[in-house]
Amino acid sequence: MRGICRAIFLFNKGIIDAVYDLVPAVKIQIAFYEVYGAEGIRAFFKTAEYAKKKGLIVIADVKRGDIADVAMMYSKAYLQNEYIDAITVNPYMGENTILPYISDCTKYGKGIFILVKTSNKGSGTIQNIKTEEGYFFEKVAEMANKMADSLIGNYGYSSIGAVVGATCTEEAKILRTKMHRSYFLVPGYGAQGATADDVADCFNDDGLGAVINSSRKIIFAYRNGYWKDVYTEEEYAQTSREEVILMRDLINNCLMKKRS
Ligand SMILES: O=C(O)c1cc(=O)[nH]c(=O)n1[C@@H]1O[C@H](COP(=O)(O)O)[C@@H](O)[C@H]1O
Repeated sequence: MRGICRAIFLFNKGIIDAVYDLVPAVKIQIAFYEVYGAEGIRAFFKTAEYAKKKGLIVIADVKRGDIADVAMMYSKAYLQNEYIDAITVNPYMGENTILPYISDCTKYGKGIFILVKTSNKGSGTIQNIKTEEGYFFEKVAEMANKMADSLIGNYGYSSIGAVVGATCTEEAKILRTKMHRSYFLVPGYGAQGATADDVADCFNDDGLGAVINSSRKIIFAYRNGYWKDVYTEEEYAQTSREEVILMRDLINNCLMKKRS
């Protein structure tokens, strides 16, 4: 187990070294580390530490959601960790279960991203239930917005952000008009099919307000048909860098097109 986890950390380190000057943040998904037990968790926090020391914002994708007393412990484990800047939070259990995280965001200068409209195909089953006051996800956005307003920083953005799937273009448009001061964490780009055009409406008119997430498309770029002919497996990190540059340029082009 130790060998696997060391290999995972070295793989991550290679990618971080190759892209840290291009991207603002990394998001580390806890399930892929939990599966290796204690050694896996060690690799998770080592990766967080390495990324943080490289100057990146570190988002722990832990999707926590439980009663408030338990949330306090989750918050202690992640938001009180010096190498983690923000976590993903599941709002299904209601407002008071999110408050412990907000308290730590205030105390420790951290952030959370509340799942509002997720990228997965089945997300509409619950999130798009129509109520008399709009869709269910709009109610979640309203709750998240209220919390976001209590934690606005120097540049007008809140430490309380929202997860909005890149695959949910119509919902993203609605949410962007309602949640001006929240950063959107936008997964679904790349491997889940969303394109640069799809994410353009997740940004505010100032060109800010969204962090676009692409995981498999970047870290496994070396397996992608196009790059396979250009780089070897050993050059996986360089391939990830190329893919990041491509992603950045495509998104910037779309944003410029939208502005003109
Ligand atoms: O909270 C998340 O990060 C998340 C929310 C969501 O709606 N959809 C979603 O895919 N994610 C995460 O974002 C990552 C997407 O990975 P790729 O599809 O490989 O880019 C995974 O780690 C998911 O757990």
